[in-house]
Amino acid sequence: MTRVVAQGTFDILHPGHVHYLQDAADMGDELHVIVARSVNVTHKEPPVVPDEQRREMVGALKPVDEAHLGHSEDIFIPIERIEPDIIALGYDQHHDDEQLEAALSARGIDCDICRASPLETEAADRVLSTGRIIDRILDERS
Ligand SMILES: Cc1cc2nc3c(=O)[nH]c(=O)nc-3n(C[C@H](O)[C@H](O)[C@H](O)COP(=O)(O)O)c2cc1C
Ligand SMILES: Nc1ncnc2c1ncn2[C@@H]1O[C@H](COP(=O)(O)OP(=O)(O)OP(=O)(O)O)[C@@H](O)[C@H]1O
Repeated sequence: MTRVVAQGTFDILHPGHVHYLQDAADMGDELHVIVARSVNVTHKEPPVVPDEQRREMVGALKPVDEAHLGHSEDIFIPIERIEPDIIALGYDQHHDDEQLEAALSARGIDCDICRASPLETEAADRVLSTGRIIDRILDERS
């Protein structure tokens, strides 16, 4: 039984999220997703959709076995509870793989770190980024 963890903000869902979660699920047998708390999303605009509602929507997706809300202060607490074999980072996530590996091993957590692949499109009618969906809403509805 290989347990995989994926994580992210998942504010307004789109097919890029589904692709990432399917990719992560294909790395093992059981996929757990940690949904970032709004207070911890400091590297970009904070999410529009509330924490629990984002968790509920991610948990309803087919590749996901369980969705957890992240911890607000210590991001390693949910990892210690879930005990994954693999952490699947998104293709564009800002985390440094080596730093993360060092922080995990300092906490006594032994797991592999893998990168998922991007879902890209040439089609103009596909919007594969929450930020771009919000930009389009602002452009077209204001
Ligand atoms: C291994 C790991 C565990 C994480 N656990 C949490 C957590 O418990 N709580 C939280 O708010 N954020 C947690 N995060 C951080 C958020 O998921 C982070 O903000 C995320 O990388 C945002 O990515 P995005 O910009 O791709 O949505 C974790 C990140 C990693 C890599
Ligand atoms: N087009 C995509 N292809 C593959 N993975 C994606 C894609 N878009 C998002 N993801 C992955 O989904 C996870 C959560 O991403 P996040 O919630 O930041 O969405 P986003 O659409 O990239 O948001 P934003 O546009 O605000 O940066 C991350 O691991 C990210 O790499």
